[in-house]
Amino acid sequence: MTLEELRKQIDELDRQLVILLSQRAEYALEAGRLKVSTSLPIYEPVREKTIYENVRRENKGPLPDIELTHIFERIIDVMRALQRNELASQRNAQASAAGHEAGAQAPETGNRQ
Ligand SMILES: O=C(O)C(=O)C[C@]1(C(=O)O)C=C[C@@H](O)C=C1
Repeated sequence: MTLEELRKQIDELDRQLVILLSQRAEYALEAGRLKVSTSLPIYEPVREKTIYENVRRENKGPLPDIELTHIFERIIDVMRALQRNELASQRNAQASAAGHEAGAQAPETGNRQ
């Protein structure tokens, strides 16, 4: 393949990755809502460990396991931040509606619990 053809393939895969990551984020948001409504914690390290094991099992190269795991760690960090930002927004809206501004919190930026 020429460089131009290779870049077209990369662009197409990037497009698909954006679609897949957006779908993943929708499911993570839904999981976050479910966990809040059932009083479960947002951060679930055992589940995350299972995901990293799944990723390594599927890995056929050429990416080293450790690098692929780092990519997924970053993805899940972002998912958690998304879940917590939604939660914080909901709490702010509830606090405003109830007239309790003191209960308002700034959205988080991605730290673990
Ligand atoms: O599976 C969950 O419980 C989720 O909330 C989803 C998810 C993920 O993005 O895969 C996000 C945060 C948790 O720590 C574990 C996994």
